[in-house]
Amino acid sequence: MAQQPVAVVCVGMAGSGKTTFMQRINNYLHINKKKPYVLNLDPAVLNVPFEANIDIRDSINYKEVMKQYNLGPNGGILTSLNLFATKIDQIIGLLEKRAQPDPSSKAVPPQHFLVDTPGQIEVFVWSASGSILLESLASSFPTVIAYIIDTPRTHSCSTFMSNMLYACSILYKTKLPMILVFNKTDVQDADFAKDWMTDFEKFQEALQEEESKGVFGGEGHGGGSGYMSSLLNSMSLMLEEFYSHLEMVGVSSMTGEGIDEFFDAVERKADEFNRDYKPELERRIKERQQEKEGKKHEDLAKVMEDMKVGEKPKPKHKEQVGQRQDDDEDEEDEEDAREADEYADVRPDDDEALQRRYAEELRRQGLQTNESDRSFARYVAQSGPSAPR
Ligand SMILES: Nc1nc2c(ncn2[C@@H]2O[C@H](COP(=O)(O)OP(=O)(O)OP(=O)(O)O)[C@@H](O)[C@H]2O)c(=O)[nH]1
Repeated sequence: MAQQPVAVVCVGMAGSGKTTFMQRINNYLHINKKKPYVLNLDPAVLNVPFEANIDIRDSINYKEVMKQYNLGPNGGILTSLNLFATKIDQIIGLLEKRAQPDPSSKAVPPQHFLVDTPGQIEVFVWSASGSILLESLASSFPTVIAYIIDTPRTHSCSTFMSNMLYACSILYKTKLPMILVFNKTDVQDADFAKDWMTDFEKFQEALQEEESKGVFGGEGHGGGSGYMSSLLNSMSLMLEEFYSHLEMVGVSSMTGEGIDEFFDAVERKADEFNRDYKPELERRIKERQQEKEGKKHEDLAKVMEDMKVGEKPKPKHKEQVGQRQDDDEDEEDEEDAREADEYADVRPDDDEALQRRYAEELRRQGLQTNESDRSFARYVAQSGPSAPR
């Protein structure tokens, strides 16, 4: 069986070097004749130094979203992601198509989907649309999170620990295999991080050293308190188990150092995804479908009960109208029937109805701008809300 492409989703704090890293791995794959398929999910980025095959900016105009909905920068990014998430079926369909060999051309299907995300991590990782995008991706392809860390800025014990806790929260939220990418190793070697992650005592030593030198907190903040260092000590003990589930690599997006190791780690994590994560993900999806199915039956039962189906057959609405005298009652009945009809249409699949509304809103506002991937834009513009997967 042909190997499925691996989706590598890059997340990282603003300034960690995420975009430079994306550019570097994209370049690396091109040089090694493994042309990737690239997705940009950052609606607010002005320039991307690589060519994105699917670019959120092609279908969503972030500035227009901010203006129309009267939002600030983060709200604008979030709403843009929400609007984009309504197209996830088409995007996954497109990726699945790209993953298949094309008999009409000699082009080899990509082995990697590279995904760039907004620098505001929380907007992506903690939003419903971020979850939808990640989960949809993971239900079709092995998906790995690459968490980019600014190594020189993580050299002190407290910033290192803050970063690890953040990584921990992303891991628990996404439930996907993760690689910690210590970037900018041309400026600061990442060996210290490897030591701290594998040897608790080394972290303690560093902590004591920082305290004795009065540079606790790093970057000349100095001071700190006994309370902080004992907290960090306990944290590092607690995180031992968490570290054992992670891959860490040191890279320099500037020089290209460590990129080979990064792709080795991606391969290992993709295997882990297929072995451990996929069954769990499938179980969760099945559970949710069953829940949804149960709710649908419950709703249907309620509607039936409201309509008193199962007692004696109710006369048809028109006949009722003919039999009744009171005009007001007639109107009320008509209204009820209309509502019941609408209800029957909408309830069976709330998501689809929501998608339809989003899609209509998008079309109404003409939020269709640049065209870096014409095929995708055309696909999105032409397809209805229930386009084939
Ligand atoms: N020395 C060095 N600098 C780097 C490296 N990677 C990125 N940088 C620099 O770090 C700064 C931020 O890099 P970006 O790639 O824009 O970071 P980002 O995380 O995408 O930032 P946002 O776009 O704000 O989310 C830039 O000045 C880069 O030149 C690296 O490996 N080494």
